[in-house]
Amino acid sequence: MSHTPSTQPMDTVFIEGLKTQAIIGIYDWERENRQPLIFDIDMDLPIAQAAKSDDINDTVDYKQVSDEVIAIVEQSRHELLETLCEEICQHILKNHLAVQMVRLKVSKPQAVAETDTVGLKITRHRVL
Ligand SMILES: Nc1nc2c(c(=O)[nH]1)N=C([C@H](O)[C@@H](O)CO)CN2
Repeated sequence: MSHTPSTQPMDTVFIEGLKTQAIIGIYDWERENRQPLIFDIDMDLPIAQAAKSDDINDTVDYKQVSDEVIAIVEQSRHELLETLCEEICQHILKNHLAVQMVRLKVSKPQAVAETDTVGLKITRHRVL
């Protein structure tokens, strides 16, 4: 018997250029001074229900997620971007149940003087 899975098209709510300040890094100067981090975040979810209802509760609120990310980053004191990015992705998936996948990019523009910026990109899926 063939079974057709019910798939909804996946859409993306995004946050681009979210500017924060954090204590982050492995060097002494980074443990003593906050430095800028800039986040781009894609959150994949179907938006069909929200498009019908016109209700913010049927989608993910990019303003709410932006505020939550700023709060996490500003209270964090990790050494690695890896640790901070994992924490943020897990927070989004745990607290915003409509989100099926998060793609997160963080830029750390003051980390390596010879570059425009360096950073990390990670992708995390909801585990069923
Ligand atoms: N993969 C990573 N490499 C590096 C990190 C990091 O968080 N992840 N951090 C540093 C230093 O803190 C750097 O940003 C200071 O220049 C080096 N490499």
